[in-house]
Amino acid sequence: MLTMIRSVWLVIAASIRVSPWQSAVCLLETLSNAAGLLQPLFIAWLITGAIERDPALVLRAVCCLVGSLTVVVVLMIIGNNARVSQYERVGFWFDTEISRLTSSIATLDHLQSAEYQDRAQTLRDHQGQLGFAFNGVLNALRAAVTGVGTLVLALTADPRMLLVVLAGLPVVLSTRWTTRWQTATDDAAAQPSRHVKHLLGLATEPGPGAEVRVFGLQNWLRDATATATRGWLDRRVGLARRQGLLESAGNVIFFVVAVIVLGWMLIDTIRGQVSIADFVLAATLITRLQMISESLQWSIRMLVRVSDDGGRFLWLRDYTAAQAARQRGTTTPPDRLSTGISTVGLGYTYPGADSPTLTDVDLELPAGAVVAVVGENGAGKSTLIGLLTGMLRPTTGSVLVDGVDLEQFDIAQWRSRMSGAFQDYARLEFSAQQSIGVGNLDDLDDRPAVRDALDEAAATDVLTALPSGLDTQLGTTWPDGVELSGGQWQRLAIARGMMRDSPLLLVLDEPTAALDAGTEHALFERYAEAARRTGGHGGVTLLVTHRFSTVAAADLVIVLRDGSVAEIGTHAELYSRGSHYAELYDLQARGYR
Ligand SMILES: Nc1ncnc2c1ncn2[C@@H]1O[C@H](COP(=O)(O)OP(=O)(O)OP(=O)(O)O)[C@@H](O)[C@H]1O
Repeated sequence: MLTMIRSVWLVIAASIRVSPWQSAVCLLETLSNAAGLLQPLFIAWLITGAIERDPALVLRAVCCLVGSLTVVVVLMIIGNNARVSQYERVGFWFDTEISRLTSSIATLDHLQSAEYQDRAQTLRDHQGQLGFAFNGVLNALRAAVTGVGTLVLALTADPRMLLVVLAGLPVVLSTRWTTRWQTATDDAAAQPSRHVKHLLGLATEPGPGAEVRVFGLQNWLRDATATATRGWLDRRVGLARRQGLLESAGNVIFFVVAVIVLGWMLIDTIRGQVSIADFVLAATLITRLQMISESLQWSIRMLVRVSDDGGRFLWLRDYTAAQAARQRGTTTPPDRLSTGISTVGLGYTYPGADSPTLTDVDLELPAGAVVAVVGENGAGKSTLIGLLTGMLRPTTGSVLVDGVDLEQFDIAQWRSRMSGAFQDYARLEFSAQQSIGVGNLDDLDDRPAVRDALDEAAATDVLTALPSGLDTQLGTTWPDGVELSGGQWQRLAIARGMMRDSPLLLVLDEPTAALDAGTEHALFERYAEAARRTGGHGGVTLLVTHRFSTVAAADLVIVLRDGSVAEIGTHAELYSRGSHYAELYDLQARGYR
């Protein structure tokens, strides 16, 4: 109940924030219904006036009917138009808020959690309904006003009408259960629906297209999608059937009681114990009660929906606030590093995982050093990078920057003092200038800065191939957008990482994975240059790579194995030990010979 009240208030507050005036105009449509509430009474007056040949009563009835009809129509026209545009605006407000909240979480741990993903998926699936929720709240208000008004009118017409009202209650009250079943079905559908989206993506997106065709997976994917869809569709169909049965049973009860009461009143009218006007009023009100019962059912369904969807939004808001509260650091990172970055007993367990991915990692990354991190697939390299950049929060131990715990730094300021190119780089479909310039928003439109960054990333030739140079629109989602190869996109991402001048931490996480040998060679030379520049103010350059030719040039090599530091030292030291590192190095050197 509390969630429902919070959700309804959330929707109303959002509407008022979007436009107080329009929100007020929307209320007019609700008021129009109140204006129409007394129409059955005016009809009863009209009939009484006609029977009793009372022109004054007939005139009053006609004036009231015409007046109320005019008010209803005018308010409805104004209110309806306002409602349509208002719910679109409120919906847009929620869309932007959800994007803002989701991206405002400073770390990425939550994205590794299946529970978060399921909740976020349900919220995204129902995102559009939050705008419609404002409409739902107004409809519920209208149903409540009309319901109470009609109830009072019905009881004043004849006390037996109470029986009809009571007969309508079961179907109205059952709506609360059926909507709860609906919510449970929606929640249960979150994970299968994510799975179905993944399967549909495999079948329709260009990335996996070649594998799907080479391995002839089309039919297999279609069957898998059908099976996954059926899993939750069956639940939905079953739910609709149960809902239909309950509603039909409730409607039959209402109909039977209404017929009995009307028949009873008709007999009394024939006997002269009930006036014709009261009989007509009761008959009109029974039809209206039937309508109100339906709109109350709809409103309860809507309010539960508002409560569920609003509840999910409030959950995201609370979750974001809780995450923000955990980021209590206020310390400003130093302008330059004097000792470097270190880790003490660092460990990390992914949400929902049984065992830790990293354990007891103790490292000293000296200021100004170029540090290479190597290790086999799954050794924990990206996880370590996540912890050092503050994207993941350590489960145990800590990361220290010049001896100060990373947690104590203002996370936004720390982020502004680092840069890098990441394994999962973004394909930013902007102009080439912006796609690179966002690496340092202050220089977004600075052409020389972007050209320098391209040069440092050895990516100037990517620019030469673009028809309008830096002004070229990238990406096929645009009519004249130019599509790049995987390697070209990655080189733009590296250029983006070179936009900041003096990062304290420069991360290059497998930046050469999609690059050819010539580009790789050119790039390594630039890296050394960038590292010297970063090193000038004590910045640490962290390079994750599988290519040992780069590793040899690093000041320090960290070998990770099964989530722990297996070896650490310079290339020469590690190689002379003839251990795991030397084995891997020789293996790769032989491959290149
Ligand atoms: N979201 C996650 N949930 C649970 N386990 C995860 C998650 N992400 C990664 N892991 C596990 O953590 C381990 C280390 O992964 P990580 O990506 O850090 O390795 P890596 O050394 O960077 O590998 P690669 O060289 O293949 O990129 C892997 O065994 C992986 O299964």
